Amino acid sequence: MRDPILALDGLDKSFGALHATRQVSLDLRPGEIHALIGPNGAGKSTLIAQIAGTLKPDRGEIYLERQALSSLSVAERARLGLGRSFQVSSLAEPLSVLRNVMVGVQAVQGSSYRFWKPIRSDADLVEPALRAIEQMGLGHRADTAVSDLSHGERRQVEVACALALKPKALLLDEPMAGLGPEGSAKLTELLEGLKTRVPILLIEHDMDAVFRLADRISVLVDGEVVAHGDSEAIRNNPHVREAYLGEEAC
Ligand SMILES: Nc1ncnc2c1ncn2[C@@H]1O[C@H](COP(=O)(O)OP(=O)(O)OP(=O)(O)O)[C@@H](O)[C@H]1O
Repeated sequence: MRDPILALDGLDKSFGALHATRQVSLDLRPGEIHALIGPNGAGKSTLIAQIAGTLKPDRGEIYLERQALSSLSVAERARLGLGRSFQVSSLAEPLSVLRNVMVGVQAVQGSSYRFWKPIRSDADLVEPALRAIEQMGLGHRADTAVSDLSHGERRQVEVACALALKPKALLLDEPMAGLGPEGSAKLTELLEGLKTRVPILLIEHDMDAVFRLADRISVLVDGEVVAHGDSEAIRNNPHVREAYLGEEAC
């Protein structure tokens, strides 16, 4: 088996008396989508925040290609190749899709991006941005203002912003949230095509998307991984059905 790109080793986090992450160890391997599911309040976002660097674990370590991350800032983790999709609110509405993604590339590359320069003038920014936009199925929308995009297309731009930084691993926190069936189906298809380029740790409540996309699923309940396996194993795990999927899945 190939070495993991991302590995969590015994992560633990409490907020006062609330034990939000309990000895969580899991990994993300090349070419896969590993989904993290669990009921509301299970600790999924808390875990993602520790990986991304906005929250410090009490114990445990996170490794990106064997490099320990816990002492590094969010920006340093991003520069090392930890990608994370941005929130919708971080997109600049009047600017084009291309320019939004270019600004994201510049922020991490650290070169000073000059807004008055004609668009498509800086190859270092344009090429990775355009490639990411095309990978997310928006090549025909590169010059369209974000304000003219559908909700689903904006979500695709957010993923393109993360992709343009050429991440080694991608963290996606509920990318399907708020999308209708059409937007979810489109994004599911795009993520399926993406995983061979970059492995994805996916937090998602849309179980159709999870079961279609995930090579492996870890189930988090009360901060603890209570089950782990492929879609088939998770669907049929009695503990999971009782604790999370409920009657509708039985
Ligand atoms: N900064 C914080 N301070 C105190 N408690 C927190 C903090 N962040 C999260 N919690 C608590 O930790 C627990 C896990 O929350 P978290 O948001 O990680 O769950 P989640 O699985 O992402 O839930 P959801 O699916 O609803 O987003 C919850 O009980 C939550 O109230």
